Amino acid sequence: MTTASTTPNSDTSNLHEVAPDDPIRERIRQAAQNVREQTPLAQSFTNFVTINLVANAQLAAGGTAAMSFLPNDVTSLASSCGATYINVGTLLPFYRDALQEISEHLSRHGCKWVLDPVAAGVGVARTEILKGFKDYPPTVIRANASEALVLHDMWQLGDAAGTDEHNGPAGVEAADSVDAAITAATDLAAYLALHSPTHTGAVAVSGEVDLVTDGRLVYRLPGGSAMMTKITGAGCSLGGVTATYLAVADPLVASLAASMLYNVSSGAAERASHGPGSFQTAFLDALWNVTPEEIASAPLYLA
Ligand SMILES: Nc1ncnc2c1ncn2[C@@H]1O[C@H](COP(=O)(O)OP(=O)(O)O)[C@@H](O)[C@H]1O
Ligand SMILES: Cc1ncsc1CCOP(=O)(O)O
Ligand SMILES: [Mg+2]
Repeated sequence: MTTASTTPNSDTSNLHEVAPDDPIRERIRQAAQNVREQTPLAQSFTNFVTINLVANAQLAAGGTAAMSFLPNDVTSLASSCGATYINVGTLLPFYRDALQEISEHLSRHGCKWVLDPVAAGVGVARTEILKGFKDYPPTVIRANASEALVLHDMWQLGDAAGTDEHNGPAGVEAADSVDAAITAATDLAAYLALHSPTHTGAVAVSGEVDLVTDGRLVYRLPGGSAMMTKITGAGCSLGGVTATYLAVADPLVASLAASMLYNVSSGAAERASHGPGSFQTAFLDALWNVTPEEIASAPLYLA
């Protein structure tokens, strides 16, 4: 039993629990079942720290994986795979041109993709890459609260651009609460709904109580395990699994289903482990074993 720091019962008193028979829960269940039955491919251009966990989490969730840093690889697969995942956690000099080419291709060909803006705000190269995505934006942004706030500033989506109160950038970890990023997430999702390759969008902000929004509805997802902050790649792999779900579902349902899968699985892993090493192993096993029904019935609230 891992006791690093179990997640306290988060305050959901001012939220409205989504009923068991709410249609959104059936859409989430169906998406999880479709992933298990269809084994969709979500390709990834992602960082070399967590690339293995991203691929293994996608397979454990029921999908399949293909990782590449070569623009021609990614663009040639873009229309035939279910979705593409781009994560900027580690950068090399050629990435700026490569990601510009890839994001333009995805946009022009109506291809669904997920962005994890890891360490947003750190470094000139990462800032140029993330600013460049505003013109060719993703379908889903999966980030922690500080990354969402910094990206919101970068894309100048605020009323008074560049004035978000935040503590980022803070490397790859969050230095802000999810609550501080509600407006930023909603603005970003509304922007994606207008400008993404499919003119639909969602933003998932992870933390103690996750947030998922399509720019109109704001969902909150308590639960899971704080042990997820003690393994590297929890957020990165959530982005990859979100792309797996995006292959079979709309952005909002894909983001909800992946985050709920992670909360159910990490809770189970915490109960079955005794430290970060066994936690990561137990987490992958839980991703494999959790059922579509368990995912769809996970704690889900409307703000
Ligand atoms: N304090 C926490 N309690 C429960 N789950 C958490 C907590 N912090 C993060 N998580 C979960 O860990 C996963 C990764 O989130 P996070 O650590 O915020 O991403 P990142 O690694 O990109 O910073 C998500 O599924 C999120 O719900
Ligand atoms: C440690 C580190 N450094 C560059 S990318 C990376 C992994 C970040 O993974 P996550 O955002 O899932 O914690
Ligand atoms: Mg991250």
